[in-house]
Amino acid sequence: MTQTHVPPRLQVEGLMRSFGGRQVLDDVSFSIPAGQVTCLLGPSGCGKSTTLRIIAGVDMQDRGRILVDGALVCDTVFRVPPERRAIGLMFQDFALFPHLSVAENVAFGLAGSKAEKRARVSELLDRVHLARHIDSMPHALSGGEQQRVALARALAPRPRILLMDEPFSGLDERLRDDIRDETLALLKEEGTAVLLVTHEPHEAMRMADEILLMRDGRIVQRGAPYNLYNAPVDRKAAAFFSDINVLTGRVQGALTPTPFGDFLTPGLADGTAVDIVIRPQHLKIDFDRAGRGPNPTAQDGTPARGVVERARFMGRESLVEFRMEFDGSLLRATVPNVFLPKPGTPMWLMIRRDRCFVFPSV
Ligand SMILES: Nc1ncnc2c1ncn2[C@@H]1O[C@H](COP(=O)(O)OP(=O)(O)OP(=O)(O)O)[C@@H](O)[C@H]1O
Repeated sequence: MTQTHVPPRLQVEGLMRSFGGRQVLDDVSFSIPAGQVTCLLGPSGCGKSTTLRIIAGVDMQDRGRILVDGALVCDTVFRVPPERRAIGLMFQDFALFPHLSVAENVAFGLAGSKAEKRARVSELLDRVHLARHIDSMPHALSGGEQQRVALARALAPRPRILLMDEPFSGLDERLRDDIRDETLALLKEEGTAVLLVTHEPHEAMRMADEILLMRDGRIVQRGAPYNLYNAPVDRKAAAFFSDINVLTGRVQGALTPTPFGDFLTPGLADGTAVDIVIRPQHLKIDFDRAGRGPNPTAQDGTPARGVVERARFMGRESLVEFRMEFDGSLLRATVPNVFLPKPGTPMWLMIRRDRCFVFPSV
């Protein structure tokens, strides 16, 4: 049986872009199959929007090329104009045409007969639950409703790829998760390939099939949200998704001794300085019993004692900060629900060996 090779819906190869001598994109490559939502995640200024603009065709790369369904869309000499790329765009300010009704906004980029256009507009407005607003003007809608009209407009011409730049950032925080979920359901029904730019890890984790983590113009890690969270490629990647605690040490014979016991650090030369990174929810807390703590275990190492500096209730969890006796440093632990020990209370901490990450210090 022969297998037919299906090219990715979007393929980006080796994009380079500099502004005024500063390298803003440095060899950016990735691909997205049809039906997949990929989030380009990274801090402000790392090059996310520049990548999106080049794919959309409103900026040009210095090197590299872009293919859609295997066909060249642009390299440094050939360039399909933006309006012929079958790429939809959606930005944070929604940019609805204020003088056009909801129906006219959604129909804006549509070809076909009047009846065909009307059918597609009704179908999409039904799916974003705005059928009753078909004749309303944009100013009469709430922010969330305008966002849904913008989504319907972007999807109406059935783009092969939808590019979304921080599409939820203009919305009320309490609305965002619902709108994200509704948006995701519609994107999946339409089966388009989506590239969504965001600087919010929570948004990327909620929306993405795959996350591309970007820093200083490079993609430093890619993978499913679970993998990025649980197997970060370096200390900065770990810190991007949550608060972290960092212990430092030096390798001695494939182990790194710390006040929490030895950590396995195979493959690193003796004397290498390492950072042992642990998320606050993976510290284990135990009570002090007349100056004694829990027994050491293979799973959690040796306990170390600290004193509660501050405890705060955060809603779903409590955040407790400990001043550690061994060096006076602060470690943060989160505990589900309400756990608010008084400042000054001595307690013992242990570190789950299966949940910490070890990186050479940089
Ligand atoms: N047309 C331009 N001329 C000069 N510099 C630019 C231009 N466009 C972008 N830059 C610079 O390139 C860098 C990357 O910008 P870009 O907008 O791609 O970042 P971003 O990751 O999308 O950030 P944000 O989340 O803040 O939008 C920034 O330092 C920006 O100032």
